[in-house]
Amino acid sequence: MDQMLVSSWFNLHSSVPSSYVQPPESRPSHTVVSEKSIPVIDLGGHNRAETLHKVLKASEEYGFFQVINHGVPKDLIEGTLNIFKEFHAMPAKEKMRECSRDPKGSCKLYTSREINKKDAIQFWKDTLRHACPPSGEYMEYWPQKPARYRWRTLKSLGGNDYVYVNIFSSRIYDSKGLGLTPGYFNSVLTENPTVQAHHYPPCPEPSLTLGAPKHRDPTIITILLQDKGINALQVFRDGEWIGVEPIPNAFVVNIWLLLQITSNGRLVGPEHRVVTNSRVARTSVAYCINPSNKTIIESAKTCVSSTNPPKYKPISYEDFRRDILIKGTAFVEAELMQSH
Ligand SMILES: O=C(O)CCC(=O)C(=O)O
Ligand SMILES: [Fe+2]
Repeated sequence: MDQMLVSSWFNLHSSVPSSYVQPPESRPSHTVVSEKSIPVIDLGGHNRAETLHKVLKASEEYGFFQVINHGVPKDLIEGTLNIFKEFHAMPAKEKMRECSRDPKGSCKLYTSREINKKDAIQFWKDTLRHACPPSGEYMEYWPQKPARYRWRTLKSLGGNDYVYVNIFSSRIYDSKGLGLTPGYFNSVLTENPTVQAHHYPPCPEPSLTLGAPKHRDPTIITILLQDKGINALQVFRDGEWIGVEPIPNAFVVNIWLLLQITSNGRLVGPEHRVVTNSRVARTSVAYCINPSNKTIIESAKTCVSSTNPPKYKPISYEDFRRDILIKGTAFVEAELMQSH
């Protein structure tokens, strides 16, 4: 880790270091947050066709929505958030030791962004990121502390309780709405999920800084758990910022480029960002559903036709991820959309 975690020094300052100050147009103080909200979908209803329709409509119109009554037990959700809070509360040295078992870096602890360009403006955030495929591969590289970290994380991500992929990817997007073949998402497309546990310490000057930049997620779907009672996540839609109000035990679902390509541009995820606050630390846990490295990302056959030809160039997930880290998402999106 070439930079100090924000959590190691945030309480030593009464103002933010200049490298964390955003240019005026990107500052939270520059924006009014709209009164609007993103859709909230109740997955507990009995009319499955109606629920699927709502999900698809929200995906088309917003690309961002919350789900409630999703069937994931409250204890599991609270336990998951708590274990990541405990992790980020450990001393920096211990956290780094717990994340350095894999020389290939399948488990990482970083601050600001995964790759920080020299002289780039910094973000008020530390992140623990590791692979968590259903196969259990890479688990030996996960942190072993706090106690029961692996057990707890596995319980919410693995085995029969592999709730996130089961509930969202297949049940929501499978077959019907997008006309995909049954089981489309239970394949290589969802084999390579990662978890990102973000920690945003309190910030002395929230109006000048951001916890996460305006971005889109380079995933198929991101499923996010956020801390109760802290408004921080904002979605950019029609030129205004909309706050994603934390609903206890809800999941925030957000689609992006990979699903945009799969659906041949029908579903488009919006940009979003995270603002900080001066009162309390915030934790959020993002489950990023990704394909295996060799998977070729292209529009699904059922989403293209002679009048609606593929809009994107095919690319392997491995190349896609590398390009995203080096060139940035907007550039890669533009490149894939070039006429071909
Ligand atoms: O912390 C949050 O609420 C959002 C994090 C995020 O946007 C991401 O992990 O891509
Ligand atoms: Fe995101």
